[in-house]
Amino acid sequence: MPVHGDNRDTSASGCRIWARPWSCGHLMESIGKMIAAGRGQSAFELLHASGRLPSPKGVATRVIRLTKEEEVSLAELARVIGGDPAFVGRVIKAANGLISRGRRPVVSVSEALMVLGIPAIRALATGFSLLSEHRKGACRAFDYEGYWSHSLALALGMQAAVVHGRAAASDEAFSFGLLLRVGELALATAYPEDYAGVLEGVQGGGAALLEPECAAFAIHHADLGAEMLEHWGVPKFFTQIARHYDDVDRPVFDPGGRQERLFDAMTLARAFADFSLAPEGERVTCLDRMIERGGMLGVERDDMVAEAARMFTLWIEWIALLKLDPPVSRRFPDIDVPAATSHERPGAVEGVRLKSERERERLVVARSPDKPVVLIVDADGPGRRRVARLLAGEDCAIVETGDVRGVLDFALELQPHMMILGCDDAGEEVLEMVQTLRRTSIGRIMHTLLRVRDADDDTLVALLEAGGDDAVPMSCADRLLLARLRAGLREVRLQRELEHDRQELQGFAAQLAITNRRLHDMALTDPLTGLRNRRYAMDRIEQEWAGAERSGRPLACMVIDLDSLKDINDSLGHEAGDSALCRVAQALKKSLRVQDVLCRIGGDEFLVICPGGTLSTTLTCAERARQAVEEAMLEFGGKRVALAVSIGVAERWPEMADASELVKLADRGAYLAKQGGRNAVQSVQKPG
Ligand SMILES: Nc1nc2c(ncn2[C@@H]2O[C@H](COP(=O)(O)OP(=O)(O)OP(=O)(O)O)[C@@H](O)[C@H]2O)c(=O)[nH]1
Repeated sequence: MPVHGDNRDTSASGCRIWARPWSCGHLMESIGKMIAAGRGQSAFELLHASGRLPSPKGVATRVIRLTKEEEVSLAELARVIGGDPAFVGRVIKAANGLISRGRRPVVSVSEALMVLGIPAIRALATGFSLLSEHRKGACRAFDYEGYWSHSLALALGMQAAVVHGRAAASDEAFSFGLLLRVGELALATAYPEDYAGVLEGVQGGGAALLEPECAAFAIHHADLGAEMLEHWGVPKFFTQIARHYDDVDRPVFDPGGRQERLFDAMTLARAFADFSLAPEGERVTCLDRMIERGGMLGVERDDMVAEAARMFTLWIEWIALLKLDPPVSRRFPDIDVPAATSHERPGAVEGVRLKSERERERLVVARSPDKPVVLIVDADGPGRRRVARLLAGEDCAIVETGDVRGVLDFALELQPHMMILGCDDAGEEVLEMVQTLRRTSIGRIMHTLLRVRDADDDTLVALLEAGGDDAVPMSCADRLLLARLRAGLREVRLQRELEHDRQELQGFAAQLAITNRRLHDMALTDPLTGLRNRRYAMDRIEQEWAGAERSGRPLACMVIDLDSLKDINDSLGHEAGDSALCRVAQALKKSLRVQDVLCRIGGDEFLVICPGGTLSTTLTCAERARQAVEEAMLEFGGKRVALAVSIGVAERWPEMADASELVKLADRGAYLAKQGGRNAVQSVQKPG
């Protein structure tokens, strides 16, 4: 169903064209113009081909590939997901957010897969992989931490909001919400410098960015995000809505249709996300906006407030799980939060407890960076206090909970270094929980000590084999229990030191990888003009040659030689000569087609590879390039100097031996142009 109501102009490539009050990188400018002229590929296709867009990595790519196969088995999918312990924890958490209150929590990946379904898993894998890869980045004005915290709130908001309008399934809505703003991340990733310039020049972000983004990059974040989502297999139904994320007014949809309801759900989710990231003093106003948005979906005020409180708690849990730390208060506004009532409709997000203020405070204390965090879990209060008393003299932060059934969620959220779990027996549920915990990244390094009421040797062995680090009968004497707790803490400290070293090494490896990439890039780039260099040009023309041979598509090239550079050097100095080379590179870039590849292959020599170009089209392009240089003029030291180039053009013919023969032919054309008096285009071939 097409979305109506968008009265901005749309170019042939799908990009909306705006007035252009902005000036950014010249390459972007050139791309923008090409697209506006409807000559090239879309800006998304170009960016995608450049490899600069964020894309899922590692396990996520395998999950995405598998979920695209028709015959994928859940067991196979679970096995692949199990390879990434961090993802395991997140999948289980996402599934637990969806199951009904009173049901046994999801504790295994296979169960989580059944609850979430394949499309949601695919989008979750994409979202979490991007999060892992792009927690930080090179764009100085982009708030990566804030972006992900806001996106998580959007995910939770979407998950809850779609239930009211019955616009979509909650599981898909969560994953979609997580990726709703991916276009912004993409621009920050692909153009860190230029995008920082755009962000710093615009107040307020959001809709205010659309116009300058379009002018600078030929596409804005809303359209780019939607294209990326489509590329990752997110249904069009969602991606159409993503295009309207920043629209202040509701676009015209079919009245009462699903698309309209999904749009309203998105605006409610956005109001919640803005509320979550707002400074504490502005939260009440933001909450009013949520209530207003909820009203559009028929949600009563009290229900909306209760739902906001519940989602906010979930959000705090998620940001803790993902180790995000947005600089905002974790306090819900001091207003009466009604007891959860009618918002618990069938299918609504349920099964999550609201934590008391005290419990929240304890979490904050527990996250002190210096002390290991010990979680004591036992339904029996005196039993919990006994362990806490024994640990009182140890250097650790203690958190207690009596909620044994919710311990998995709680542990994933709190991420303690040590967990002491008291239980009546070592039944299947306890064993399964210990095993699941062990499969998560957090559980793998957590020291678990299990205290069991009626424990014989077989019970203790079963607990240790399930993955517990230590197991003792409840009747164990204080002296022995304390010795075991201390031994556990010693191991935890060692683990933390190792983890610290590992993180340092990882950081070092990441830095090395970045340096390597930069070096590789530098090896292929001409430092003066920023164009690709001779080495790149020769590799690239070989590739294009092979492609043309396979496909039968035409291929042409131009050799461009700057006229009289020596004279400029001699009369105005070498610096002026350098400026002349840069000016010519700029003018050429602007005049060439998007698919043409411009490289500097010698002192004053450029090569343009023209995939799909015939002799006659390339002669036309070359003439345009020649004129562009002629009009460019060099301004140096108060003087204006005319510039000119001699261009030779050649087309690949089947009888040619290889790419170097093509370049030689173009070179001979350039020589002819020089002989004829310079500032001309020539070819030794004749157009057919
Ligand atoms: N400023 C500057 N000059 C360069 C660079 N690379 C090569 N040159 C100079 O470019 C000049 C090229 O000289 P020629 O091959 O005679 O070419 P030309 O002066 O452009 O004359 P025609 O090509 O015949 O029009 C030489 O003087 C080189 O020193 C560079 O990176 N910067």
